[in-house]
Amino acid sequence: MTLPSKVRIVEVGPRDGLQNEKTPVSTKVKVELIRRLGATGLKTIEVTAFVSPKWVPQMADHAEVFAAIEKLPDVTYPVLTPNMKGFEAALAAGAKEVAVFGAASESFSQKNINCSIAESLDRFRPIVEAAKAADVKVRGYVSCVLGCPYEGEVPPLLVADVAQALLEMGCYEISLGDTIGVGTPEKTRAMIKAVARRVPLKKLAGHFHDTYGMAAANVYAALQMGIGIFDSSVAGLGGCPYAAGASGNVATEDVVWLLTGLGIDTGIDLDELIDTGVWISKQLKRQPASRVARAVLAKRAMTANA
Ligand SMILES: CC(C)(COP(=O)([O-])OP(=O)([O-])OC[C@H]1O[C@@H](n2cnc3c(N)ncnc32)[C@H](O)[C@@H]1OP(=O)([O-])[O-])[C@@H](O)C(=O)NCCC(=O)NCCSC(=O)C[C@@](C)(O)CC(=O)[O-]
Repeated sequence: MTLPSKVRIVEVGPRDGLQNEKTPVSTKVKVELIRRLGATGLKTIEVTAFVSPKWVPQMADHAEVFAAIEKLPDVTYPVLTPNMKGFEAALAAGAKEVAVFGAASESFSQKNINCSIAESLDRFRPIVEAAKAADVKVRGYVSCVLGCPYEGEVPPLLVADVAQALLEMGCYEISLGDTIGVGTPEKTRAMIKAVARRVPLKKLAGHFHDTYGMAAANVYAALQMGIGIFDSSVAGLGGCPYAAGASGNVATEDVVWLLTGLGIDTGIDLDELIDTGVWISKQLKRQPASRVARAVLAKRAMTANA
């Protein structure tokens, strides 16, 4: 078993983490969250989604957020774009990287972006072409890679079909989303094995939600398969508005702890990250979902009281 020597973390807290919050989060808080995340050493921070405000009200301030964030020179700030309208708005805002998002389940595709899988791919192609012309990188997401909230089991071959289509149209990286967090390590391995026959492993990212507490185990299984890019969310924020019951992403703190334990340097300051998770959780009036954050906070409190 050879684990990748380098791992890139894609922080999705400001987008995936916040998109499902019922109470509006102010633009100011979003911008401050992104600034704090940048200070932890994270190099990729997905900051917002240029989606319809009727569909996802929490992301309605996408242009304001993108304009207001401090852009560190060595950090990439991708945004989601479901269609040309979103892409054009992202381009006008100055985005250098966008992400298109499809699914391996027809029902989820309909609920999430109001079209079939085939229609979504047809929608994404002109975005990728326009992005190429504008020197903008495009990432591709596939949702429901380990299960669908409406259809249940999703065959790995379907995941491979969509991932391959995204790669062939020009996405530089494909993120495999366990949208509802139902995956287990063996299922994760089987799915990655099927996809890796069509898409090079180095172009694949793992995106695991922690609904059933398996996200860190699935990250480890994916690492063992040779995947070296993982999406995660500070404090384990998140959930998809079109996947009832789906909880947050694997917490970035937990991924950093796992990788550090494996001797893989992430360049991320865990203490700063934990403080950022505590800060945003306070804004949302809750505790960080990260087990690592809770343990470190308890230890800090013990040391302070000793
Ligand atoms: C794709 C659409 C727009 C289709 O939605 P639609 O209703 O079919 O779109 P439409 O073209 O018919 O337009 C309807 C209205 O929306 C407007 N509109 C149209 N497009 C845009 C846009 N880009 N930005 C702003 N406004 C837009 C458009 O102008 C129009 O406004 P009206 O004339 O009624 O006033 C809609 O379904 C949508 O926005 N869906 C986004 C859903 C979403 O953001 N889901 C969460 C992200 S995916 C996810 O979380 C999974 C992931 C990536 O994390 C991985 C994983 O975990 O699996």
